[in-house]
Amino acid sequence: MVLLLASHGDWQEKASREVIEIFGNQYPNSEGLSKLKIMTMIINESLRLYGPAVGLLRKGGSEVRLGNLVLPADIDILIANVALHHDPQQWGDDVHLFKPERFAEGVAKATNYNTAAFCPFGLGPRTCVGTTFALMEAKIAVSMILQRYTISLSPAYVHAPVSIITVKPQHGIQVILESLHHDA
Ligand code: HEM
Repeated sequence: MVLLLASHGDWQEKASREVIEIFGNQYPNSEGLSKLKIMTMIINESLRLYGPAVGLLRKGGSEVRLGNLVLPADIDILIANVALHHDPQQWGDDVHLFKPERFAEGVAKATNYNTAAFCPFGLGPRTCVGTTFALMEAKIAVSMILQRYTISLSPAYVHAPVSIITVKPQHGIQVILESLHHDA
């Protein structure tokens, strides 16, 4: 998310404006966090493009017929949510672009009411138990950064996302923080 904010100044400005409108220079509070609309759109689009989990693991118990497909009993299944999140049929030809406006009217509208199309935290009874905590933590941390700094990408940054258990930047993300408060 920091990478995408650093490389999309227009969205960073929108997010900063929203954070400062809602919290001013006060610590983020729960009432304000639920009002962060732009931030939520940016988080969803970041999770779509670079969600930490690239796949969901399931074990087939008994034989299942799925359309023309017959899944035998006792198989391991990897559901590549990274592929679903980058499917042009679902998201359009601009699928690889960072466009938080996709989520302007919520996840249901963005996915055309196809729940499986966007599942960065998994699906069903084994979905991530940390979802609310992770989203809250991201909103608080990014709000506190945007209350104090503008973020730009360092020329040293090399784009090399890798999946080692989770998706991460192979060489880190080097950014430049500039204080919004000149006396700070
Ligand atoms: C952006 C952050 C996170 C992402 C993208 C994420 C993603 C996921 C995914 C994809 C699964 C598998 C779900 C499935 O198979 O349907 C999962 C499971 C799980 N996650 Fe997260 N997670 C995040 C943060 C957290 C945090 C902060 C915690 C703990 C505080 C957490 C705890 C768990 C646990 C315990 C499971 C296993 C649930 C089960 O099998 O019943 N996760 N997570």
